[in-house]
Amino acid sequence: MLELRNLSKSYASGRPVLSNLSWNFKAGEFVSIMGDSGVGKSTLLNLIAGLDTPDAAAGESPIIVDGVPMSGLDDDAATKLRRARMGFIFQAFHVLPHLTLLQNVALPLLLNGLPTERATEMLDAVGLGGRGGDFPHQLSGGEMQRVAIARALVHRPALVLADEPTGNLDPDTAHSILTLLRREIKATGACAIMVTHSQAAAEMTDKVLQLSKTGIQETTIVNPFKQ
Ligand SMILES: Nc1ncnc2c1ncn2[C@@H]1O[C@H](COP(=O)(O)OP(=O)(O)OP(=O)(O)O)[C@@H](O)[C@H]1O
Repeated sequence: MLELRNLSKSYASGRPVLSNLSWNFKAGEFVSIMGDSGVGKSTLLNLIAGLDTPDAAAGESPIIVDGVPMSGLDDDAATKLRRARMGFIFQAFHVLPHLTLLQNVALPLLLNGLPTERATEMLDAVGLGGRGGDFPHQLSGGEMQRVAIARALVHRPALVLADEPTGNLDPDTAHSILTLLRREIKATGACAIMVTHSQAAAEMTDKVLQLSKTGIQETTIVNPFKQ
């Protein structure tokens, strides 16, 4: 579904952040990415999301979505593909304060020229049925994340990207948010990639990838509290 091939990123001022990363992400998988602070997890998600550009690569595109090499697309085509095929749960894509909850969730449908009925269904699915007319400032942090999840999934994207979606939530709320995210991903067959520092969050995914200076590899979580 998403292929990374020798993906590299260095910033003009400094050392390389990511070097020659390769990985295949499959449809229907819920994957977490863990790793030390500063190792490049958010950079990786930003590159996949198109918020940042990878280092120029000779030959093949370093990011391939649904078989489409992203570097072969012009800006318009790349924007259309992201809008239709991806959903984001990022700080940078906060719930918009001047729109109601229903309008927020309907936004990806409007942008893709799709009927907006599913926005109401998604609000129901995340436990906020009947609150579509409320505005974001009337919500708790956990409820806000529910809206963000509903908006990220409403247009049935093939790829969901989440950067620390439970970072500022208490453990019970975090667990219920991830249960919801998992259920919705499995219902739609999307692939979801979540960056997290939380072991408890990572335990709710199908696969845990460790990003380090030497690259990316699958890892098993050892939970000392479960022994
Ligand atoms: N726009 C930028 N310009 C220069 N350096 C940057 C930029 N963005 C990130 N970096 C550097 O790239 C490295 C990776 O940052 P990134 O935010 O991806 O790490 P991370 O693994 O997500 O860290 P954390 O777990 O602390 O959020 C860091 O050393 C950071 O300082």
